[in-house]
Amino acid sequence: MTKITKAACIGGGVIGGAWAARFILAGVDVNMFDPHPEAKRIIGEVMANAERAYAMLTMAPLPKKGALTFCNSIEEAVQNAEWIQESVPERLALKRGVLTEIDAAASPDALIGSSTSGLMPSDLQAEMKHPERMFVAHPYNPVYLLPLVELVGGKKTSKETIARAGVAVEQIGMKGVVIAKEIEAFVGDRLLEALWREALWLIQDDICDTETLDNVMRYSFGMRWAQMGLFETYRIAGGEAGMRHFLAQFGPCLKWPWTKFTDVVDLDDALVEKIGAQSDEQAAGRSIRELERIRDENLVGIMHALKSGDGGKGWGAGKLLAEFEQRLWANAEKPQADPGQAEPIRILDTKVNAAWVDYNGHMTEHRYLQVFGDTSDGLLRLIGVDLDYVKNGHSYYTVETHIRNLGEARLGDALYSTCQILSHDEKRLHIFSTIYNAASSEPVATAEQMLLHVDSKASKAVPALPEVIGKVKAIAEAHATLPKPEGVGRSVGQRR
Ligand SMILES: NC(=O)C1=CN([C@@H]2O[C@H](COP(=O)(O)OP(=O)(O)OC[C@H]3O[C@@H](n4cnc5c(N)ncnc54)[C@H](O)[C@@H]3O)[C@@H](O)[C@H]2O)C=CC1
Ligand SMILES: C[N+](C)(C)CC(=O)CC(=O)[O-]
Repeated sequence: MTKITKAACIGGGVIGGAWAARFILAGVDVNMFDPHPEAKRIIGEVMANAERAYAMLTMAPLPKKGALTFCNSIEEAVQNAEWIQESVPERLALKRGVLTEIDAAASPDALIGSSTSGLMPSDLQAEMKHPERMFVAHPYNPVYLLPLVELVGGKKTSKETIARAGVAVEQIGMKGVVIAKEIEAFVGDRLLEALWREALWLIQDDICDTETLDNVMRYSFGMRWAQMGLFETYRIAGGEAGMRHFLAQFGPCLKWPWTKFTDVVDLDDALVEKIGAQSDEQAAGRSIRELERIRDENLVGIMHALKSGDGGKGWGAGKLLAEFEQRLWANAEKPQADPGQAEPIRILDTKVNAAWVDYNGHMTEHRYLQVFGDTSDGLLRLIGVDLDYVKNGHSYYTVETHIRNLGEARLGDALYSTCQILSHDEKRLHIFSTIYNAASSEPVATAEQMLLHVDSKASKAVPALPEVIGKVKAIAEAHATLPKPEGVGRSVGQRR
C-alpha cells in the first residue's frame, strides 16, 4: 500500500493544519484531532489560504477535494488512516504520549510520521509497540506549498517504511529527501539554526535591526537559495575553476573572526522585547493571515519561474511542480456526458476564489480565458485527447477565441461551464462555451473558439485520429439539432 486515501492529522496548528490542506487538496480524506477550542476556525482559515494559493499555483485539474472530519479522540481519528501525521507541540514527553496512543489504535500497516523539527525519531518511538512504522516527516512552513519533507528513520524504523513514505509523499506533490543518519534537527533546521544564532547576535549587538537583516537576505542570497542550494551556488562563485578554487579562496576565511560560531545569545526578556518591537514595526500593521497570503503569492511566483527554468525543462521545485501537474492531468476525471444528448455538455464546476478577483471586486479578465481553456480541455479529454494522446505527438491548439463578458462573477460565486460543438471537420473544431452563475443559472460569459488539430512535433495541422473524429462526430450530430447560440459569429464592436 502506497496510495493514500485517508490521512489522520493529530494536531492542527500552523503545521498540522497545513498538512491537512496539502492532503485534502491532493484528494485525500483527512481525520483531524486537535483539542484546541478554536481548531475548526483556525484550520478553516489555513484551508482558505491554501485553496487560494493552489488556484494561483496550477491550472492542472486538481482532484476532487478530500473530506475533512473533526474527531473527538486520537483513537477515532486514526481509524482506517493509511498515513498518520503527528504535529503537536515540540515537547518530547507530549509527543511520546501522543505517538503511543496512535500506535495502540492505528492499523498495523499505517505509516506514522512526526513533524518534529529536531527530536530524534529513536527517542520518539521508544515506547511504541510497533516502532518500525514510525519516522520523522519534517516539513517546511507552509506545508501546502513548500514541497520538501525530510524523512528520517530511528533505530527501530524499517527500511520499507521509509521507502513507502518516499513514494506516498509524491502523491501529494512533495519531495521526500531521505536523511542517511538521524541527528537532532536533521539537515534543514541545523542550517537554519546556525543562521538564526548569528541573526540573534546581530540584533542583540545593534549591528542592524530585523528589517535590515531581512532585506540583506531577500535582496541577495535568499533569492539564490530558492533556485540553487549552497554548494551549487558556491561552485559558480569559484569562477571557471569551480568549487576547488572557491574552497581555496574562501576556506581560510573560516578562521577569521567573521562569526561568533557556536556561542548562543542569551534570549532574555530585553532581547525578546527588542525583536518583538522591531518585528511589529516591520509588519506595518499587516495581520499574520495577510502576511501568509503575500508569502504564498511570492512562493507561487518563484515556483512558476522555476517551472520554466533550464530552457523550459523546469528546475528544482519548479520541475517537481511540472511533474506533479503531469500526474494531475493524467488522473483528471473525464466529464461525464452522454455524447448522444442534444444539449450543451456541462464540463466544469468551479468557484471564484480570491486570486481571481481584481481591483473592481469581480473576476478579472484572464480568469475567464482560464475557465474557457479548462472547459475546452475538458471537452478534449471527453473526445479522447488525453495526456497519452498528447504524448504520442497529437493535440488540438486553440487558434482563435472571442469572449463576451455578459455579467459579473464575484468572490465565492459558484460557476459552471457548458460546451457546444458548432461544426467540425477532420482538422477543425468550432466550439461555443458558456460560463453560468450556478445560483441564478444566468450566463456570465461566452466564448466562441476555433481549435486546430496538430502534429505537435512537426508543428503543423493534420487530421485528427479516426477514434477522435468518431467521438467528435457523435457529439456534433446531437448538437446539430440545437439552435445556434446567441452571439455566434459576433465581432468586436459589431452593430446590432
Ligand atoms: N511552525 C513551524 O514553522 C514548524 C513546526 N514544525 C513542527 O511541527 C510541530 C507542531 O508545531 P506548530 O504547528 O508550529 O505548533 P502549533 O502550536 O501551531 O500547533 C500545535 C497544535 O497541537 C495541538 N495539540 C496540543 N496537544 C495536542 C494533543 N495532545 N493532541 C492533538 N493536538 C494537540 C494544539 O492545540 C495546537 O493546535 C512541532 O513539532 C514543530 O516542531 C515543523 C516544521 C515547521
Ligand atoms: C522554526 N522551526 C525550527 C520550527 C522551523 C522548521 O522546522 C522548518 C521551517 O519551516 O523553517
